[in-house]
Amino acid sequence: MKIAIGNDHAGPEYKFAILEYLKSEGIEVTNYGTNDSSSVDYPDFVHPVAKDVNDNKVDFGILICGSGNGVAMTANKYKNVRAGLCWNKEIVQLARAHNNANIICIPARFTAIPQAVEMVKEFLNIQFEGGRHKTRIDKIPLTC
Ligand SMILES: O=C(CO)[C@H](O)[C@H](O)[C@H](O)COP(=O)(O)O
Repeated sequence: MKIAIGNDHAGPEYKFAILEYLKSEGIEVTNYGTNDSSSVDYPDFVHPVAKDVNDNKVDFGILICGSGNGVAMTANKYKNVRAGLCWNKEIVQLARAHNNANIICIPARFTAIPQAVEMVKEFLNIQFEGGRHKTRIDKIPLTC
C-alpha cells in the first residue's frame, strides 16, 4: 500500500504520530506536508497529495489542517478524489464503506493526536461496500 500525506502548520505533530504508525506497519508514505509550525497556505500542500491520488500513484491520501475543511475543499476539486472530513471513527467507517473516500481529512485543532491515529487505522482497514453506494458515488463527478 502507498500513501501520500500533506498538512499545513496546524498539523506537523499529528502527521509525525501518523507517520510513526504507518512506518510501524511497513506502509510506504510520501510526505508532502510542512514539518514545522511556521504559517503556510494549505493548498500548496494539498495539491501534490490530491494529484497522486487522482492519478492512482498512491492508494490513499491523508490531509491535515486546522479545521479539515480547507484541505477537503481543495482536494475535492480533483475528479477522482473523494476526500472526507472525519472527526470520529464512525464517520471514518462511513466515509470508507459508503463514500469510498480515498483521502481522509483530519481537523487537527478539533481532534487529539491518538484519536487522529485511530482514525487513520480505521480508514485503512474498512472496505467500500459497493452496491447502492457505488451507484451514488458514480453520480458525484461534474458533467459540465
Ligand atoms: O484550518 C485550516 C483551513 O481549513 C487551516 O489550518 C488554517 O490554519 C486555518 O484557516 C486558520 O488559519 P491560521 O493562519 O492558522 O490562523
